[in-house]
Amino acid sequence: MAATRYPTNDLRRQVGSPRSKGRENKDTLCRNILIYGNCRYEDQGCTFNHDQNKTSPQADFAKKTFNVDSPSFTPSSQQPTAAKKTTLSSQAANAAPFTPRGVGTPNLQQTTETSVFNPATIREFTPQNYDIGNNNTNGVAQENGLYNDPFTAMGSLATGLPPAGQFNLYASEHNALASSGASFYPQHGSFPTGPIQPPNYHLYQPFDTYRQELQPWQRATYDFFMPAKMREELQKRMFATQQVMPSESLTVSSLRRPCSLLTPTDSGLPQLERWHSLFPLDTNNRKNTASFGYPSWVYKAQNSRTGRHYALRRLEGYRLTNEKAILTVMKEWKKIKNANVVTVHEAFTTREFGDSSLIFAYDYHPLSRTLQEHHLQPAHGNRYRPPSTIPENVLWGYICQIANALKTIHSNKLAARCIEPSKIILSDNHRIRLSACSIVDVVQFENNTKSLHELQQEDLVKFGRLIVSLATSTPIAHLNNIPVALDSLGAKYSANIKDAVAWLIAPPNSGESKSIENFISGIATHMTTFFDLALQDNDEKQFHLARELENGRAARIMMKLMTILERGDLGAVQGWSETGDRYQLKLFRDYVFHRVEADGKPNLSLGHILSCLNKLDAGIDEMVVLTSRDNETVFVLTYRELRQMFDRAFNELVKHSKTGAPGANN
Ligand SMILES: Nc1ncnc2c1ncn2[C@@H]1O[C@H](COP(=O)(O)OP(=O)(O)OP(=O)(O)O)[C@@H](O)[C@H]1O
Repeated sequence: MAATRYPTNDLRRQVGSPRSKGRENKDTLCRNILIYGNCRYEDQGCTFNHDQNKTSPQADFAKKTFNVDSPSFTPSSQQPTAAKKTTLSSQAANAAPFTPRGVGTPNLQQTTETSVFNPATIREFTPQNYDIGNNNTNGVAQENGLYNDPFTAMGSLATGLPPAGQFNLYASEHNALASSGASFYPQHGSFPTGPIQPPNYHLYQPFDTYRQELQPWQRATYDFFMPAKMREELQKRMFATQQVMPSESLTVSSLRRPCSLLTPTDSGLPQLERWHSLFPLDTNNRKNTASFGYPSWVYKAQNSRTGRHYALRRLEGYRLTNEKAILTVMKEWKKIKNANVVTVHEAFTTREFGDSSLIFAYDYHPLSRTLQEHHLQPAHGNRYRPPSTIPENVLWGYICQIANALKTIHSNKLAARCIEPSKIILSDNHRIRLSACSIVDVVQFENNTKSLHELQQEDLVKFGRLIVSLATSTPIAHLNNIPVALDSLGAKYSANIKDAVAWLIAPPNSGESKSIENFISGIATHMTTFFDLALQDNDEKQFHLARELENGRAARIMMKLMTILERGDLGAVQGWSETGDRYQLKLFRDYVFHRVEADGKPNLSLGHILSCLNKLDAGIDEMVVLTSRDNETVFVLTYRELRQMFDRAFNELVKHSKTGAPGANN
């Protein structure tokens, strides 16, 4: 075993701040400066040199072999103790001469001019041929090829990436980097507190650093996770997706809408041929035929083949006379992929509801509401309180989104035909989608007398009327006098909105052709503003996604660790998890999760937990000191060794398991 065992007293002599060994260290550059960029013991008696300009690290360190007395070898959490003679661990005695990485090489010791940013000097990153399968990552062997961890496989890129001369973020050999990519990085002096670049990508690398230096009461747990509001939103949507009828709730899911919210009509929904778990989404029982000429109902349902959730819109009492209607219309509409149009997947007829119904399957957008429900119903259900006015920027957002939807629809030689507040759904952040496209095309397949051009012109007028309806908080059916309504817009909104809407509604001048492209050119400024906001929103989500990626990685390694620890017997080995390599893993668990302060109080630093787990995941060469609970046994070993133990133990479990490696069968 690679670990070294020695009496606890010897360990204590090595911890705490560095001690003077009775000789002058002032000329020797402190290793903490080299490695971390700063030394936390500088003001606490560290006798090494903290001024990089004072010495040549290259000359100084090249002479030395790895020495346990060097400051970086000192675990920071322990207290200094009186000087005693040091005993080297067996590993340290055999250690190769220490050559500082990335520093002290001629290239990094360059003058300030070379570190000035100059795009001309930046060489392009060109990935070379690398073979994921042929390398071990950081010495972490995949024994017997039993469990091939994708993260580990990624890590093997490190050894296969290009040699000097290319900028290589993942290179494990930083000397090569220093010579090839030095001009990327300013001298250390300009990073007084930062780490030596480039960072080891295996470690936890959030976009922002953790605020580990803060006091416990100043630390925010949410610094490590997505914002609470976003999490809550996503969770609510997941709950909504999982909602089932009370009769199914016992067998299908434990997540459901409170029974008090279910109306008497909720019960008795059929199972369709390829759809199950139907759940009604309509918020009222009104049979409204205004939109399609038939009453329509919307259900959330799960597809038996894919397991995905869809929104099924049912036209009650529709009798299909021409099969071609569905085939022809669906073929065209399935091509429409637009962020502001709900994608339609298929249409079919059924008699399962006790009548002949026509069903359209759309993408399901959990917890969306129609613009009618959101903007045109009396506030808080109070019929005497009018709905609140939509702010101008929100209204422009709607205009830009509908214009975007119509642009795609019209350029695919189709017309939306159903642009009304009750058929546009709204999800978070004022995101809207046309939710009932293709239905009118099927229903009026045989008796449509209008040309495509006419239908597209009608789309523009309906678009204009929709905006007037939203801006004046008047349902479309009550918009009897459009010029008066348009005039009233001036009181609440800028002239731009009024002009845009008037253009949509007015008939085209003779000889002029009105198109959605013309309209988009007219509102280009607002389109760019909207585009910018969308990009910003995207950036923010990317930021949170990256953080969750790291959290997912930590969760993964923790799950594997938990399958090993406290397991008891395995095969013929009694107390398996307490013996052999597993014992060190158990002590590692204590070191990560059960840390205590000097006074015995629990230390709950999430930063410590995450960084330890990621170091284990990466299997890096950093040393870690593990002490048994009775302080009788101490192991000094690297994360790389720990990772090997971890893999050995996990692979042993996999060998004994019936199901094989996790993920292999689900
Ligand atoms: N694709 C979808 N994903 C999720 N929810 C949807 C989807 N399409 C519609 N809904 C929701 O279904 C509910 C009913 O929609 P519907 O279009 O029937 O509105 P409505 O106000 O009942 O209209 P009508 O009076 O014409 O029936 C609405 O709350 C709407 O948000």
